[in-house]
Amino acid sequence: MRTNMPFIAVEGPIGAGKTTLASMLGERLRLPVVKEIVEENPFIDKFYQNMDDWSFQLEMFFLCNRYKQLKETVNDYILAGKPVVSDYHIFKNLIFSRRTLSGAERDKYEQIYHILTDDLPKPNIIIYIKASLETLQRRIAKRGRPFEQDMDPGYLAQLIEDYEAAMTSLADREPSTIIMTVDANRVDFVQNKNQFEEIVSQLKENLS
Ligand SMILES: Nc1ncnc2c1ncn2[C@@H]1O[C@H](COP(=O)(O)OP(=O)(O)OP(=O)(O)O)[C@@H](O)[C@H]1O
Ligand SMILES: Nc1nc(=O)c2ncn([C@H]3C[C@H](O)[C@@H](CO)O3)c2[nH]1
Repeated sequence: MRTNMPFIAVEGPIGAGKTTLASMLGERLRLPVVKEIVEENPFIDKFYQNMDDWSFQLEMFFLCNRYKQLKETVNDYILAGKPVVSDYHIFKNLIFSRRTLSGAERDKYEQIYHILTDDLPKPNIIIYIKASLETLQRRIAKRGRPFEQDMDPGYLAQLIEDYEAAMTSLADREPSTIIMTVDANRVDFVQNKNQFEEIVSQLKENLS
């Protein structure tokens, strides 16, 4: 299903600043913000301790929750003619699961992903925050979620590459989706008001 209603998603690897930027944009542009709920996830702690044992449960949990939230977002905002900003795009399920699942489990997961999501509207503007491994590690440490503190740097580095590849492939597959890239190593939308306002102006141009 295609929609012209602005449906903005902020994306990027772990700790890039998605929730921070989505919240700032929501406040600045008076848009509702849809945020992923992380603290109530019963598998995330176990997953970081033992990825082999817990990946399937974790990925399915994320998928089911995001599917429910996407349906609500579409009904409450997109079909009701209201623009909205979300701190994720549901396609992140495929980015993570391609890294954490393999074989038959991955095939099954991807089939379920497509059955659940193919007929739903997706974000038509993506703000992609890219950042170096060092920047992500600094932000993850600053935020201090206990389960993320021993994260394998190799996993995070791989996700940075996976996000780059996924964005390139999405741009090819969906040329009508606008992708705005924010390089978090050069742009500090928290400390630097002018740099934040540049993102706002660019977004407004894309909204008009
Ligand atoms: N531009 C910035 N400068 C400094 N710190 C920042 C900046 N942006 C975000 N942060 C901090 O980095 C941490 C991670 O930010 P945030 O929670 O927004 O990331 P996220 O991408 O939503 O994370 P996740 O992938 O876990 O959902 C937070 O402590 C936040 O305050
Ligand atoms: N494996 C896996 N699959 C996902 O779809 C996914 N989405 C987010 N995360 C991790 C990143 C943060 O630690 C924390 C909060 O974003 O959860 C995920 N992990």
